[in-house]
Amino acid sequence: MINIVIAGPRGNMGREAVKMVERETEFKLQAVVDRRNNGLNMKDVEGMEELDVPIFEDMSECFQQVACDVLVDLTSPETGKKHMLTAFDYGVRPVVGTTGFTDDDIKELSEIAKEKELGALIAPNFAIGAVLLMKFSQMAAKYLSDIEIIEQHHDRKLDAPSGTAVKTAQMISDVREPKKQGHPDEKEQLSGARGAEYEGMRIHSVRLPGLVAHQEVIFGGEGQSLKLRHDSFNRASFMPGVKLACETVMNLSGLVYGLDQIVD
Ligand SMILES: NC(=O)C1=CN([C@@H]2O[C@H](COP(=O)(O)OP(=O)(O)OC[C@H]3O[C@@H](n4cnc5c(N)ncnc54)[C@H](O)[C@@H]3O)[C@@H](O)[C@H]2O)C=CC1
Ligand SMILES: O=C(O)C1=N[C@H](C(=O)O)C[C@H](O)C1
Repeated sequence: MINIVIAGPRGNMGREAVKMVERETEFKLQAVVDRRNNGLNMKDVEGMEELDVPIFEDMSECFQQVACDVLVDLTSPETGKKHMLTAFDYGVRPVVGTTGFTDDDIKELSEIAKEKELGALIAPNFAIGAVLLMKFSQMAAKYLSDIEIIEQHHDRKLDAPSGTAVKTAQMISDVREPKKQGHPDEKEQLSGARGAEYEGMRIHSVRLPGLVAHQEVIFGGEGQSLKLRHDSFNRASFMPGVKLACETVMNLSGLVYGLDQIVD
C-alpha cells in the first residue's frame, strides 16, 4: 500500500488525481493540502462528500499528522517547489506535475534528492502520448533540424511556454546543434511574431477557451514537412502517467525529470 497526499485537490488536475488514487487499491489517500478549509474533511466540501480525507493548509503539519510515502503536487511553480522542499525534509517522495520550474530549480532539487537518497519525479507531462511525441520529436530532429513547436492550452494556464514545450525543446537540443532558423535578415514587424527562441528553434503558445492541452512539432526540410501532434482532450488522459509515477518513485533514488526517463 502506498500512502499518498495530494496538493491542489480542487484544481483541474487535483480533482482527477483524487479520483484516480481513490480508485486504485494499491494507493491510500491519507490527506490533501489545500489553500483553504484547514481542519475540515473533504466530506464537508461541496462536490467531495463521498471522501473521508482530512484537509491541511500547512504541509509540515500534514506530514506530522498522517503517514505519507508520496506527495503528488499539482499546484503552481512557487508552491510546487516549496512543497517539494518540505517533502524532502520529511522523507516523503514527491511526484510533481506542476510546470514552470527553472533549470536552476531542477538542479537544486536534484542535488537535495541525491544528498537525501530520496526518490523524486518531476513530469512536465503525464500523458503517455505526449511523452511519445517528445521521444519521436527527438528522433526526427536528427534528420530534420529546422523545427517549430506550437503548443495550445486553455486560457487559465499561468506559464508560457508550457512545460511540455520546454521539455520537448530540451530533448531535441540533446541531439541537435544550436542553429538560427528562418532568413538571416528576418525582422519582426510586430514584437513576438516569431515566437520564443530556444537554441534557434521557435516556440509558439496559443491560449484559448475550449482548449485542454495540445502540441504540434513541425519539422521542415527541402521540399518536405513532418508534423507530429498530440492532443489531451481531458485531464483523465494524464492519470495513467500519475499512477505510473507514484509506483516508480518508490524505487528511485534521486530526482528524475520527465516521464521519458521511465517509459522506454
Ligand atoms: N504534468 C502534467 O501532465 C500536467 C501538469 N499540469 C500542471 O499542473 C498544475 C496545475 O494545473 P491545473 O490543475 O490545471 O491548475 P488549477 O489552477 O486548476 O489548480 C491548481 C490548484 O492548486 C491550488 N493551490 C495553489 N497554491 C496552493 C497551495 N499553496 N497549497 C495548496 N493548493 C494550492 C489552487 O487552489 C488550485 O486548486 C499547473 O502547473 C499545470 O501546468 C496540468 C496538466 C497536466
Ligand atoms: O496547464 C496545463 O493544462 C498543462 N500543463 C502541462 C504543461 O505545461 O506542459 C502539461 C499539459 O500540457 C497540460
